[in-house]
Amino acid sequence: MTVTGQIRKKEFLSLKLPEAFITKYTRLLGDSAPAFFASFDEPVYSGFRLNPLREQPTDLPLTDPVPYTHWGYYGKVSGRSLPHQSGAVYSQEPSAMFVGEVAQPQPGERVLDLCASPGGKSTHLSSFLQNQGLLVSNEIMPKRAKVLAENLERFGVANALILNETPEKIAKTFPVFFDKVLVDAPCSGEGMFRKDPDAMSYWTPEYPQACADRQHDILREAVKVLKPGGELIYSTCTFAPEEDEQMIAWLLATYPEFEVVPITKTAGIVDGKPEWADGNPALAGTARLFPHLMKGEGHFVAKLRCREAIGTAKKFKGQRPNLSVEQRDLLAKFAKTTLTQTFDHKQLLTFGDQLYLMPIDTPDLGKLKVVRPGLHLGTFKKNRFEPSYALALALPADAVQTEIPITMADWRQVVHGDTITVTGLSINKGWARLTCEHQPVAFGKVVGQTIKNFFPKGLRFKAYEDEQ
Ligand SMILES: C[S@@+](CC[C@H](N)C(=O)[O-])C[C@H]1O[C@@H](n2cnc3c(N)ncnc32)[C@H](O)[C@@H]1O
Repeated sequence: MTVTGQIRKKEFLSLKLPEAFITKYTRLLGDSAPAFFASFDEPVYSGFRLNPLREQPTDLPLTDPVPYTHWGYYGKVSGRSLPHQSGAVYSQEPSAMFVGEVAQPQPGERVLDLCASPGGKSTHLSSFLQNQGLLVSNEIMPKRAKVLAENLERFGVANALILNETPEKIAKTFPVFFDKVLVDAPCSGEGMFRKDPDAMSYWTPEYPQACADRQHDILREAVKVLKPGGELIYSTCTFAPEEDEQMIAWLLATYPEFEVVPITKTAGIVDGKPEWADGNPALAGTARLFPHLMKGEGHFVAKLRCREAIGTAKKFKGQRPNLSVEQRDLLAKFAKTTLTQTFDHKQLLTFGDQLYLMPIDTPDLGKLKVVRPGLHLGTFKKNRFEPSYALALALPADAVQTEIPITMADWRQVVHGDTITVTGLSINKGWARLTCEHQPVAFGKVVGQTIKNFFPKGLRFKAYEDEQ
């Protein structure tokens, strides 16, 4: 784990930048161009965010907070460590944390993250929502949508509807519906060249405009889902004006219903550049994160308010619950022996033998491609209910009757998929949540002194002692 979060590179990246890129930004940046290019040879900053719904891990380097964030720190946490596995932290590039901070939804709001995988922004939005309201987290690529679901589950997000849809379908399903919409757009990724030099191999002088064309298409749909007074947050990780200020200039010219909400800037974050678009002074209210001016990679963020709806709202039709009487009984039996709470039947939905807790305000799911219709509670097996890993990570501390604290050595065995033996248990049969250093790990089934391992097969890994 590095305390500063700086990862030193061995190569001089500035020497590898495409010539047309150097020419373009020399022209655009003028006097500050040398400092901008020099920053490509500086170390990359890494960071992580604490999960406010979890107890704070004791052994993390919390010495260097990311100044504009609620929960962000510079530093690197291993993907095979307890804080990562238990969802006590989410690793995220420090500049990317600014996007969620600008969006800052209120608990209870309806929020859409339209381009969401792998879930950095969605987990951040969920921290603000405190599991209240609805987070629709959408990803168009099926494989990436699966990763998104895994990351949201690990973070204990209990109010997300996870979809694998096109922006067009989202707009048709949710007209005039959301309080906040985040479009963290697929972009030319120039701001990530330093972190991921391979991204340079895709870059051509025409690439930003090709990305901008796709961003226009996405935004044409995104504007339709906002309620009057709702906010659109648009972000990229590129320096390209075509995808940044020019995109917002186009949006303002095309949709007079929208206005820029100026973003407050600190810690080296600077105003957007109206002169890189049509000169509209409102564009200074957008934000640019340049690596030569702050501790993070390149980003652009804009916030726009929707004064008037584009299109008309549909009459809201909620998704109907569908639990059978037999399934209700099995769930009630499980809850009585294992939990200190029950679930509202109006929110329960089964997909085959899988049970989910739908967030409040879940609309009729119709023909949508649904990855998770809410929090996965578990699986109905013959005459019993088996709780899920997602439930183990989402339930608050006092919601489970029996918690079994395990040692770090036991934790390494559990995440590896091994059975563990524990003495002095308070129960000798049934479900218990395993915890390690006060963090949730998984459900286990106690049989005498043995705990049968239910850590999901596809997520098992080998953890090493020095990675904690
Ligand atoms: C910048 S990434 C999102 C990162 C994510 N918000 C996070 O913080 O972890 C952009 C995402 O947009 C998706 N995407 C690509 N083409 C798209 C399209 N035409 N419409 C919507 N999303 C698209 C990509 O698959 C990618 O996951």
